[in-house]
This record gives sequence, structure tokens and C-alpha cells, in this order.
Amino acid sequence: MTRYAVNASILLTDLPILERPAAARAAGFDAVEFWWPWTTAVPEKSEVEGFVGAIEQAGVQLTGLNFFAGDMPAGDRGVVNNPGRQDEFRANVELVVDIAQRLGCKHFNALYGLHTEGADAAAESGAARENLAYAAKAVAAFGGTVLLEPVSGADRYPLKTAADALAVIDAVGADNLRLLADFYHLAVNGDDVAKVVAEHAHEFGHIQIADAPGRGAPGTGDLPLQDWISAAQQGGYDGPIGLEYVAGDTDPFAWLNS
Ligand SMILES: O=C(O)C(=O)CO
Repeated sequence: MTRYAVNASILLTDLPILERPAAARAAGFDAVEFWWPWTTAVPEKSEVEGFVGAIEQAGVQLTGLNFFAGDMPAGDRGVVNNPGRQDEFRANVELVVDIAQRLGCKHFNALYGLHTEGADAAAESGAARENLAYAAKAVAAFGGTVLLEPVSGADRYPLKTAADALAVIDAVGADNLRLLADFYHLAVNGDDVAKVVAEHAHEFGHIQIADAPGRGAPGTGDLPLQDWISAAQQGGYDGPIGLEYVAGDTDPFAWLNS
């Protein structure tokens, strides 16, 4: 049976962040995932305690957590490729490892970052490779996997297709660095998702879904999400499916009962 994880950074946003794990549980889910909940790499200890406590008290499993990604509301999509932010990223890795070990979380999405206009692209990709290798080594100690995700809607984000991300993964050469196949982002970027699934499902570290156009719940657009999920499972993917879509005016989980 497919296990779904509610991405509680994009769903349940009518509630304060610390109430979302319990709301996911009340809606019938046993797993949640989050983007890094703060715009600083290392927030106050009390904020971290609040986050960990909310997940523990809700009785849900944190199945995925993004590393610090800069100021996402302001448009950032990661800091991994930023040579000037390596200390910050590494301090964040330490905190993510601590949170993960407390909560038993094993999957960590490292958003790559936008190309900075005028910056040396080779220096950016060098920093990205170093940071990804660093993060992969840090989480390998407890069986963790670092995820690398092609993203849409951000022109200066260099990883647009599965092939873009797989090339970086190959260059880093860490066994626990894997592709995050977000079917929405791949489809919007014009990738051939059925082909990516057929060729790479066994290498996926995680799958996330939203329909397109619109990034809404499955059924609000025209992507064959269930077909792609089934094909990925037949191809060897056995992890949870992250529900990473924007809720409309109706119950965002109604499609699961239809
Ligand atoms: O920034 C986004 O759109 C993401 O999917 C982050 O994980």
C-alpha cells in the first residue's frame, strides 16, 4: 500500500506551523515532511524544541526535512551552490543531523540554489559538489539520504530536469545522494516523466506530487500521477509519496477517497 506524507510546509498553511503535524494526524496520515521551517540556518534553540515537540506530540513520523534554503519567501531556492555561504550551510547540516536523530528522520532535501548573476558558474558548481558531499557524509552515519531536486518556476535554478540532477549526483559520487523526483516540477520543466520513471525509479530517493497546471491536488490538472506512481513502484521505488501541493477551497485530501 502506498504511504503518503503530508508536506506540511505547503499544505495545512491555514494553521500555525506547530499545529500542522497534529492536523495531518487528525486527517489520517502517519507521516509528514517539511521544508526548513526557518529563514535562518540555525534558529533559536527554543524554536527548534517547539518544532521537534510538535512532531513528537502529534505522533507522526517526520519522513523528510529540507536543509536550510535561504529566504524562500523572498525567492531563494537553496544555498548549496553559494561559495560564500558554506559555513552557514555546514552549521545547518549539524542542526539537521541533531533534529533527524531525535525524530528518526532519514531523508534530507538539499535545494541547490539559484545562480547568482555575475558569479562564476564553475565556483558555484564546485561549492555545490563540496556541500553535497559534506551533507551526504554527515547523514550517512545514521543511514540518511540526501536528496537533490530539479525545481520549476525559478529561471536561475540550474537543475531543471532529472538529467541535470543526475549529472551532479554522479559528479559527487556519494551512494546516499539521490534524485528527488518531484513529478510536478519535472513535468512543468518539460521533462519526459514517464521515461525518467522507467529509467530511474530504482534510483529515486523520494517522490513528490502535485498536479499541473496549478500545483494543486491530484485531479485538478492533467498529469497521470497515479500511473507514474504505480510505474515507479513497479520499478523498485518503495518510499513514501510526498504530497507537495497547494490546497484549493475544498478538502485537499478528498482525492484519496475517490
Ligand atoms: O521550492 C519548491 O518549490 C520545492 O519544491 C521545495 O522543496
